[in-house]
Amino acid sequence: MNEESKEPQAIRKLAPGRLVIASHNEGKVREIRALLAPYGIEPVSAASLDLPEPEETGTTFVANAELKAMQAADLSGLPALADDSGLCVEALGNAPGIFSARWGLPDPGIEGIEPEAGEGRDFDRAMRRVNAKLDALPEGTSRAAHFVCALALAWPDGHVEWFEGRVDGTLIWPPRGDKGFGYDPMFVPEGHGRSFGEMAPEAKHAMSHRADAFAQLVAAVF
Ligand SMILES: O=P(O)(O)OP(=O)(O)OP(=O)(O)OC[C@H]1O[C@@H](n2cnc3c(O)ncnc32)[C@H](O)[C@@H]1O
Ligand SMILES: [Mg+2]
Repeated sequence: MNEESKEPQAIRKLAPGRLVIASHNEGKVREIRALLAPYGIEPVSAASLDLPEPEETGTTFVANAELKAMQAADLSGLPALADDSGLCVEALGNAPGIFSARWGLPDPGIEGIEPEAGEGRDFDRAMRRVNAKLDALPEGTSRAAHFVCALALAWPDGHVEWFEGRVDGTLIWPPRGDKGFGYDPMFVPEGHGRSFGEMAPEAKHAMSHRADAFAQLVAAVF
């Protein structure tokens, strides 16, 4: 969290319809809308403004979130909120990490991941790949994992502030539940019995990496 984030101007600028969610992931956009609703903010999505999906060339979650938010703010002339997130599996050296979306592609172009036939991102495939990597390790290897969410809020004048949240848990197999998105069905947060895929949105929001980052954003900006 940076210091300039408390400028009163920031609060006034975040009016309904004056914030762009710089994401093309419907699951994320749905969650961010729900997290913003209590503050009377009704954002517009990048898709509704026909904004392009930038190439994520950063080497950290924060760098990628910043890059997505800055591009959207620049193109729309509005403040923009981006989310870069992912699943980090401790026994896999924190992979897939910033490449979490790419692990769902037929050919992610990542060493050690076999290309497959097919098209588009598929998180059944991504989850299967994560599980196969874990299964290839010695029996008893830890299935500990965490989700990270970096949020970047960029203003049209080029000022950016960022926040990072995390939730720890364990990976299960087979996946359970059809709620949420991405890797949710295989992630059981610490201290709970249900996977994120089995939880209602309010339950996930009470503990998720996105909610954690969001709480920091709210404390700084609202
Ligand atoms: O970049 P944008 O357009 O926002 O959409 P994206 O899906 O490409 O998003 P990322 O680049 O941040 O990739 C993050 C991936 O990590 C996964 N992920 C992130 N948050 C998640 C969550 O809360 N539950 C399950 N999976 C999540 C999900 O599969 C995402 O595709
Ligand atoms: Mg992305």
